Amino acid sequence: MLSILPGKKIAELDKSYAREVGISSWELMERAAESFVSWFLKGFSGVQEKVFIFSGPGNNGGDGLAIARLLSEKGFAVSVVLFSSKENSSVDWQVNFDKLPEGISRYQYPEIDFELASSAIIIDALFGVGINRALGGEYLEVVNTLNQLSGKKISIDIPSGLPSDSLVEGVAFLADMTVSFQFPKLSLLIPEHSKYVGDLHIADIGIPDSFLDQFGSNKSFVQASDIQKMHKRFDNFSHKGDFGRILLIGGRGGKVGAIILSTCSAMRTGSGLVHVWAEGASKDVIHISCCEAMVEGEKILDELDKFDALGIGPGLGEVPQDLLRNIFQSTGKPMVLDADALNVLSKHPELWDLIPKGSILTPHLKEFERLTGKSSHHFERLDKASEYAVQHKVYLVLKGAFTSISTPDGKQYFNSTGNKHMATAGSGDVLTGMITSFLGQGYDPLNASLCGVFHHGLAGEIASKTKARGMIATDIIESIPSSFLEMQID
Ligand SMILES: NC(=O)C1=CN([C@@H]2O[C@H](COP(=O)(O)OP(=O)(O)OC[C@H]3O[C@@H](n4cnc5c(N)ncnc54)[C@H](O)[C@@H]3O)[C@@H](O)[C@H]2O)[C@H](O)CC1
Ligand SMILES: [K+]
Repeated sequence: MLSILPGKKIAELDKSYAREVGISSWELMERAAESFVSWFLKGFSGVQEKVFIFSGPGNNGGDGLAIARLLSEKGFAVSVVLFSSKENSSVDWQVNFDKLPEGISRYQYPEIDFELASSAIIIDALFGVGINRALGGEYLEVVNTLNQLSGKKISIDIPSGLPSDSLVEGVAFLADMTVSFQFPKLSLLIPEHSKYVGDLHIADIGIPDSFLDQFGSNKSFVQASDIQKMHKRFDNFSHKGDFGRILLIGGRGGKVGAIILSTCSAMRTGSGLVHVWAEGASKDVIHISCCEAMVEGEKILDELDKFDALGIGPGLGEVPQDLLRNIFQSTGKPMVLDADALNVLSKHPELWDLIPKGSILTPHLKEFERLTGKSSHHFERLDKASEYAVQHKVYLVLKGAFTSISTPDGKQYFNSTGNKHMATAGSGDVLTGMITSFLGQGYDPLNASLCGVFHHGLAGEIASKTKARGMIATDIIESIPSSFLEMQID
C-alpha cells in the first residue's frame, strides 16, 4: 500500500532514502526520469509530434531536463524552455543542464515562438511539490498560454500551480495526464482538482512501501497488489454456508430496482445465500429479477441473528427511525448502511452511537453532506469523514472518484479503480451489495470495504470498455466476475 506523504515531507524522504541506500539525489532524480520515460514510451512511442519541456528552477525542472535528455536519446525531437539562470536553479537541475545533449533546442523564456509548440506534446516541469505560492509573473503568463494549446499536455509529479495538500489558488496547468512519482499527492485525488490532473499515473521510483511507512502517514493509496492479499481463499470443500448468509433490507414502494441491484451484486460477488426483506408487490419483482435470492417478509426482522451480515438502505424509502433503532439493538454485528438508511441517520443523530461498532457507512457526497453539513472543499470533507469514523467507530466510505475509506483508528485509504462512466443511477446500490457480500463471507469490515470498492471500480472499468457512456449499473454487475478473473481470485 502506498503511503501518501504531505508535500513538505518529500524532500526529507528523498534525503533519507538516498542516504539509506547510498545513492545521490541526482541518481534518485534519474530514476524518476527513467520511470517517466518508460511510461511515456508505452503511449507515445513512434509519434511524430515534437516534445516541448517547460523547466522551472527546482528539482521538478531538473526532472524535466533529465527527461529531455532521455527522450532525445530515444529519437524524439525535444526542445526545452528555461526560466531561471543556471546559478538560480537547484543543484541537480544544474547537473542535468550540463548533461543536455547538443541536439536539444533551448529557449530562454520569453524568447520562444509558441507557434512552434502549437501542436507539440507539452511536458510541464515548472513546479512540483516545492511550490509555495500562487503562480505569478512569467510563470502565470506561460501557464495561461500553454493552457490554450491543442497538443497533449503532461505534468510531471503534479500540475504546476497546484499545492500538494491544499486547494489551488489562482491558475494552474491543465494537464491531460499527470505522472506522479512514487505515490499520488493528496491534492491529485480531490474533485476540485480533477480538471488540472487529467488521467493519473503513478511512476515507481523504487522507494519501498516499508520505507515510506516510517514517515507515519495516516493516508494510503490502494492498488491491485494490496487487494490480492486481502481476499479470503476458499477451498474445494467449501459449501454455500462458508460463503455467508446475508440479508438486504430495502426495496419498498417505487424503489424496488435499488435492492434488486444490490441483491444481484451480492450474488455475483460470491455470497452463498442472499435473503431480501421487501414489502408488497416488490417481492414478486425481486423474485423474477434475481431468482437465486430468498425474499422475506417482516417476520425476518426478528431473526437477524441468523445472518452473517446485513445491508440496509437501497430503496428503503422513508421509514420510522424505530426500524433502524430496533435493528441496531437486536444485533451487535457490523452492517452496511447506505442510501435511505443514511437519510434516517441524518435526521436522527441520536441513533449514531447505537450503530454497531465496525459498521460501514457508504454515503455519496450529497448523503455525506446531509449527515455532517456542508463543506467548503474536499479537504475539509475528508477531515470530517475521518472525524466521524473515529468518533462513532465506523468505516466511512465516501463515494466518488478515488473513493476514500476512513477507519475508526483514524486512517484513510484511497481507491485507485473506477472511471467517470460509473456515475450512473444504481452504481451505489451495486457497491452496497458487494460490500455486504464480502462482510458476510467473513472479511473484516476494512477488507470488505477495500475489496468492495476496488472490485466495484474494476468491474466498472471492464464494463466501460465496451459500453462507455452507455454503461448502466447492471453492466457493472455483469462485470464483477471478470474483475475476479483479472485479479486471479478464484
Ligand atoms: N521522491 C520524489 O518524489 C522525487 C521528486 N523529485 C522531484 O522534485 C520535485 C520537488 O522539487 P523542489 O526543488 O523541492 O521543488 P520545485 O521543483 O517544485 O520548485 C521549487 C522552487 O521553486 C520556487 N517556487 C515555489 N513556488 C514558486 C512560485 N509560485 N513562483 C516562483 N517560484 C516558486 C521555490 O522557492 C524553489 O526554488 C518533485 O515535485 C519531483 O518532481 C526528484 O526529482 C526526485 C525524487
Ligand atoms: K509539474
